[in-house]
Amino acid sequence: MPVIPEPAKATPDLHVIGAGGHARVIVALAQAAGYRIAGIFDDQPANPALLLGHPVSGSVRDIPDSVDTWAVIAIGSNAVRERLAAQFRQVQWATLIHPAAWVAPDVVVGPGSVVMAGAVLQPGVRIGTHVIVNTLAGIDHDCRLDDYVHVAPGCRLAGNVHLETGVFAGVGCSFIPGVTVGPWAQLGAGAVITGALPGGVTAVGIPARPMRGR
Ligand SMILES: CC(=O)SCCNC(=O)CCNC(=O)[C@H](O)C(C)(C)COP(=O)(O)OP(=O)(O)OC[C@H]1O[C@@H](n2cnc3c(N)ncnc32)[C@H](O)[C@@H]1OP(=O)(O)O
Repeated sequence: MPVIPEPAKATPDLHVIGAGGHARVIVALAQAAGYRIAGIFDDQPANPALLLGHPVSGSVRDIPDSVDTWAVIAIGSNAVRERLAAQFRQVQWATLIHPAAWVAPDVVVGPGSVVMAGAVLQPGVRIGTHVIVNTLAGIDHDCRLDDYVHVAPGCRLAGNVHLETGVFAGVGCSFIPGVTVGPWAQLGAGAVITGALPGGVTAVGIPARPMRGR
């Protein structure tokens, strides 16, 4: 089994923060992983309709900040996940791994992080807190994804890639072995990352280059 924080009981009820499209994917993942949904919480739900049968139960402040509360932040924006995580001191952040993901036995996945269906995490991978490894992403041996990273569907990371805090990699990015991307950089869909990129840039293309003025 991968190294993930164990909930106090086998299937704790899960508070889901966020009510958008990403949240629907998280609800489906949580149910597949054996969680029951305690409620969906969003301060400004764009669509107050049911999420896979669950109503939006309230706003984020309605979630009890207690060691008995299990929750996940189901919002795609890395900066918003960071801001919301800082609002709680005691909540237990659930680590969700889809049963149809492959996670090697020694992989470490931090609290609040989610690994979607079809993702593959090979030996030596280290995943921080509140990270999203999205559908069909391939994270090869010894990669490090720091806190609040989002690797979008279909990204392919060769071995020893390091994505620092808050990096966003758009759909289908590819990384050659050993590259490092600095904190809060954004990588456009389909980019091929062949060398180090500094923090804060938005980079696109093959090979990926920072967009002018960004
Ligand atoms: C399950 C999920 O949905 S997870 C979410 C996954 N989301 C993604 O993968 C989104 C990835 N985002 C992108 O690729 C975006 O286009 C970004 C972040 C790179 C740039 O976004 P914006 O700042 O809005 O750029 P904008 O759309 O204005 O385009 C600016 C220019 O960059 C070009 N451009 C935009 N994205 C890319 C890209 N991925 N690769 C190459 N060129 C691009 C545009 O064609 C445009 O060129 P032009 O000035 O010659 O017309």
